[in-house]
Amino acid sequence: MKLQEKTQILDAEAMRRALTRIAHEIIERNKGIDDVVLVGIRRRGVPMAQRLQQKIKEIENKEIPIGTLDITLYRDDLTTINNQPVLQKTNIPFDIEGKTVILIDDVLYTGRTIRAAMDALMDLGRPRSIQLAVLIDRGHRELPIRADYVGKNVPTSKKEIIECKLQEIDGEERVIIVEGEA
Ligand SMILES: O=P(O)(O)OC[C@H]1O[C@H](OP(=O)(O)OP(=O)(O)O)[C@H](O)[C@@H]1O
Ligand SMILES: O=c1cc[nH]c(=O)[nH]1
Repeated sequence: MKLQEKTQILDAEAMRRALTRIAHEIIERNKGIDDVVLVGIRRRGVPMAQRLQQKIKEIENKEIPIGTLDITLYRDDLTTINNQPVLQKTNIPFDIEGKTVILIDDVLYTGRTIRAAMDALMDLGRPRSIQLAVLIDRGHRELPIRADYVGKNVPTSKKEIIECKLQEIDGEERVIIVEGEA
């Protein structure tokens, strides 16, 4: 399938502002950050978690722990309901019992990755609550999952694909929407 660039949704500045806002929202909603931990979903949720950790540190002068979950979604086609999220690796070197865990990912689509992430967390302990932060919510949920913190809501067609480009992984910083061509 050939992919064609369509529209830029966020540039570097807009991404930076969205993450700054989310950092403030996390602090406000949790009345501080005591007992808050971040868990980034690989790959792009991990640099996002690191950036949020840094922003929260600048505001609250405290460093909150970061863990990572590696979940690979085997999809034949972005429209299929048979996508299989498989947990590959967990790196959460702290106890999540009684903590508020904030899951972080770049794109929220069907919700299957987040469901697998929540299953993995529950296997590790009993968090007090789980919240979800995403840079882009593109709709088309197939499970009753919603994000608590959203950089930008982007209505999409199922044929479209959101690509988040992050400096740490992609060497560039922007979010684009591309359309699959037959
Ligand atoms: O809500 P869902 O339907 O589960 O889709 C969202 C997931 O899809 C993307 O990962 P993808 O599997 O495309 O791999 P990537 O992280 O390498 O981009 C994205 O990073 C999310 O983790
Ligand atoms: O459009 C999409 C859907 C899922 N994951 C992405 O990264 N983009």
